[in-house]
Amino acid sequence: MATMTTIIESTFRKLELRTAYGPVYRTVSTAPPRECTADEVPIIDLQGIYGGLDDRKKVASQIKKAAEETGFFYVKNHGISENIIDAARVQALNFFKQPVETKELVTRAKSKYFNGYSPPGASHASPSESKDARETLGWRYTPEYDPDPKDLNAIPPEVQRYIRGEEFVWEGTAHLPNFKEDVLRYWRACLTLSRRLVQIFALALDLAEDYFDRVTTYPGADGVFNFYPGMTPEEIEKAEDQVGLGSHTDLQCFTLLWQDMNGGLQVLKGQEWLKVPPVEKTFVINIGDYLMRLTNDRFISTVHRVFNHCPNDRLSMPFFFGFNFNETCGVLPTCISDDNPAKYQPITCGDWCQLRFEQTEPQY
Ligand SMILES: O=C(O)CCC(=O)C(=O)O
Ligand SMILES: [Fe+2]
Repeated sequence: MATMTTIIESTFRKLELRTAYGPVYRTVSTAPPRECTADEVPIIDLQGIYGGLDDRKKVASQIKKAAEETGFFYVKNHGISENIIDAARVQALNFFKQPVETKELVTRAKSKYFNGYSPPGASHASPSESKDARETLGWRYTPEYDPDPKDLNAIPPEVQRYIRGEEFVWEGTAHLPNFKEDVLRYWRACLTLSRRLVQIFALALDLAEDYFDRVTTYPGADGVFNFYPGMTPEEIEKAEDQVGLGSHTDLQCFTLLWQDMNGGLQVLKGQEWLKVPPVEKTFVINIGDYLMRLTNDRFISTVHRVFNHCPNDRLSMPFFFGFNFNETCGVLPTCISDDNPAKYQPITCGDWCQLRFEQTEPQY
């Protein structure tokens, strides 16, 4: 009698990723993503960062482990109130549901520094995947709105040269009641949390807790709303490899990501895609390329992407945190040794981001 053998073959494909210094390639599985485990993407309780030094160190050691292993983790008890998040969420939806001409009032074409609105299909995160189906609104750091108040007449000229926020974003949305207030309240809360977290990251890297304070006075602090339109059953049928946002790594030190309850975020672990599903009352945090570089690759900036092949619209609200764009930073002293010399030259976070933005962002 003939025996039947089932051969389960994994197939792989080549993925092109953009980096500041040009494309890199990864071989990845084409198998459907599997669920992540609680070890791979742990939920870290941030309550301890508001406690004593021992508590802060405990959180730091959990963050260190997650940053070295997957580069992605959830945080709960993060201190950002549900009201603040929900008001921003509602305003984001108010913005995206406007007619396209109204959204174009803040078109990215008006921007010198990649602020504003870009429509579905305008960005193309990975050249080896489809264009991105998401539409997006972004705004960047402005000292005037910093929760840590600034004397606007005393901003050092070298800092001023690297300020990337632009007022047209708020002018062109002024017709939406409380839009600016609600959005900036969320952005400020994210910035305040990030400044606390960067101290915990310093502990995690065996540095003094205030080590990064000096380079986060006028930090990279990019707020973004991503809207992934839902699809009809016919569209889903034909969607194939249509990405919501193609495979990429984030640019700066770390990202706080709020995602709605739809799901769709995938993270690359080795050659395998993992689903990182929404968990109520959490943010996802992931490491960005600049911090990976500064840690001599100890902390990992992990490739991720989004699919939204479903009838529901999906919304996410990432906040990208980095160092003052004018500060030149090299590999951290605790991440080098005689056996492990610095692999990278110093660069400013601002120049680093600019190199990547020029390749990724839509050119009008
Ligand atoms: O929408 C998401 O869940 C992820 C967004 C993201 O990765 C990004 O904007 O860089
Ligand atoms: Fe991202």
